[in-house]
Amino acid sequence: MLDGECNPDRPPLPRDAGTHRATSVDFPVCVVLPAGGTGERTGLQTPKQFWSFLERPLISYTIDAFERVSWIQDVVVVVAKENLDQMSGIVQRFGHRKVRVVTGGSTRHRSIYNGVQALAEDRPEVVIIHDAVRPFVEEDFLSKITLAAKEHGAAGAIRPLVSTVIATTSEGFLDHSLERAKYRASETPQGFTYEVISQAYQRSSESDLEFGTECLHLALQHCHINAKLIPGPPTLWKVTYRWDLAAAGSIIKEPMLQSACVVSGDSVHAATLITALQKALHMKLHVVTDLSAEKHTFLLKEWNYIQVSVDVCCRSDIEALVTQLEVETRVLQYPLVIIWVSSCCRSTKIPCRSQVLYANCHVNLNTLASLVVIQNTVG
Ligand SMILES: Nc1ccn([C@@H]2O[C@H](COP(=O)(O)OP(=O)(O)OP(=O)(O)O)[C@@H](O)[C@H]2O)c(=O)n1
Ligand SMILES: O=C(CO)[C@H](O)[C@H](O)COP(=O)(O)O
Repeated sequence: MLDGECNPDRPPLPRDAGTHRATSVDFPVCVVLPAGGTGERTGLQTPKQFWSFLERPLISYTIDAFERVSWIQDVVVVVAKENLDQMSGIVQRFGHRKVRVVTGGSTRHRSIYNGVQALAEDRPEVVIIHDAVRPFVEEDFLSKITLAAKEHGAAGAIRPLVSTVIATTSEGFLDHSLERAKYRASETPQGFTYEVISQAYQRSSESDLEFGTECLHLALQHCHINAKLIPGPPTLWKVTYRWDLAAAGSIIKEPMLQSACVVSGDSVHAATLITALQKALHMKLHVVTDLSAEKHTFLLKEWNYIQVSVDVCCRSDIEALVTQLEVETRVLQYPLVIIWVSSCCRSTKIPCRSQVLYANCHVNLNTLASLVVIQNTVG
């Protein structure tokens, strides 16, 4: 038997008694994102993973959550055959760098198995499995799952149950109910050593692959690995019904409504204007004189920019800002709002890829990916 291989006939060795526990991920980690479902429970034609928020599909937000994590190498996205072209288009359009797209199967388990097989050459130390329709997973929690998976062979996120689980008779009466405090809901992310997850799937029966809903169970059943369970945050919840899509949309927009970067230039008049803006806008304003000097701080984290042009009555300020934003790939991935506050500019077309939705209108920060021009505000 190879080192690290799981023996189905032998219980796992007790682990970690007095051993050093790692606190950072310094070994190869890859991800499988099952995205091959039809989203039947939403009642919509479009599978939920392709539902767009601010002109970007949900799956792209989930991919981004993993691409941001420096220690994650590859992300295998598993989609139904009929969505392969659409998914490749998304990868290209949103500049996803770590993604490989593979064909899914008729059940979630079959799709995940295909994803795991696609990693056969890489053989990463740990494979993270995460439903593509849980877009709000964060690095901190991924790192807990990954380290626990390396240490224990398997690990998974759990949440308290919101309803009591009951068993029914075939006639539709109560048979018995479970003691809620003893049970947890199993969610993703889940992590496994490559050996455990690949062997668990190889040993799975057709019935496991057809009817099973739990990868941690396959690791227990076929590799005798008792997964470490880690309580996760409520944001791990899975988009399942139509109203979950609305909730996901508002979570995506929330941080975009909280702050803005004000590019003031050197004009003394700008200060008065910014004080007025500060009172009018219920958001945190970060004021900089020149965005290029602050590139790394603001270009990577802001969605809203306010360009103040007081002394110069031409559009070069706004063109410079748009150019700075466009050189960042991030601009392609996130919708941005640019508000141009100018003392004397005329309504004008700005040559940029950002969608210009409104000109000469009031500030509307709920309307994203827009350029708002406010004229004759000062002077
Ligand atoms: N054959 C399948 C079925 C599901 N999934 C994926 O598994 C995840 C969780 O499954 P679920 O919420 O059940 O998604 P759907 O099967 O699409 O939803 P529904 O059951 O409502 O049809 C989703 O990202 C889904 O795309 C998959 O990769 N392949
Ligand atoms: O979190 C999970 C635990 O493995 C899965 O998301 C869950 O089992 C998927 O369930 P379903 O396909 O029934 O929606």
